[in-house]
Amino acid sequence: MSPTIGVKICGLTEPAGLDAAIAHGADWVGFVFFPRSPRHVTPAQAAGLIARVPTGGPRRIGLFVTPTDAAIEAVLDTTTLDGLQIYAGDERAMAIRLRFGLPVWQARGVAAAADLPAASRMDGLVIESRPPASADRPGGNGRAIDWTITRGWSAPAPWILAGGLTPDNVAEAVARSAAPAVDVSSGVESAPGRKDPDLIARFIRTARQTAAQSPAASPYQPG
Ligand SMILES: O=C(O)c1ccccc1NCC(=O)[C@H](O)[C@H](O)COP(=O)(O)O
Repeated sequence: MSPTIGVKICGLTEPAGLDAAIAHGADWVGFVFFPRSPRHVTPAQAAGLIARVPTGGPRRIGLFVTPTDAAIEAVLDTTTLDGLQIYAGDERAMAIRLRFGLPVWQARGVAAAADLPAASRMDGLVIESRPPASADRPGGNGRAIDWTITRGWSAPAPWILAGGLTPDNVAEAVARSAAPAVDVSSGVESAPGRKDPDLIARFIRTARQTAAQSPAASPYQPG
């Protein structure tokens, strides 16, 4: 049986998009706790959405940018997450891992093969384009990396390809990058922050039809 491609739908803000991700078998659904994002949700809003995720459904990932412990606590006091996607350096990401006991995916912005990490203590890595210094947020920008740079990379942790993916390019991205899993936000939206259920369905269907090009380990599934 050919290995499947893991799929994360990130930046969910409304029931329709979340329900489509669930119905079409996304492995992970992401919720953005970053006020400058058009996909920002409050802990209470996230709790209302996460209540729709059935047992055995996609893993629930909370996304934080250089967060304080209090910011993460405010979310975990309100709802349940299966993992944390963290935009922060190694030491802070590891401290969060130890403090909260949840799997941590560290986001890593890369511009060239030399930027790909050779070692990592994280549970997973989100590999995406390094934003320009002027960017008002580190992710969710629709910016793709050169997908060839990850082919042949000996990843030190389970990893997921993110950035600029769409239903129309995800097959090519997987074929060229040998990514075992993919992550999308703006590429399945009709407007910033408005997920399109049909685009979500097509993205997942297309990704699933694309057998992984490398004997990659099964995509990371938070415990
Ligand atoms: O989605 C956001 O608005 C966002 C804001 C701040 C930090 C990270 C953010 N998204 C993180 C993700 O995991 C996105 O899915 C990833 O960056 C890919 O985004 P896109 O290029 O829009 O598919």
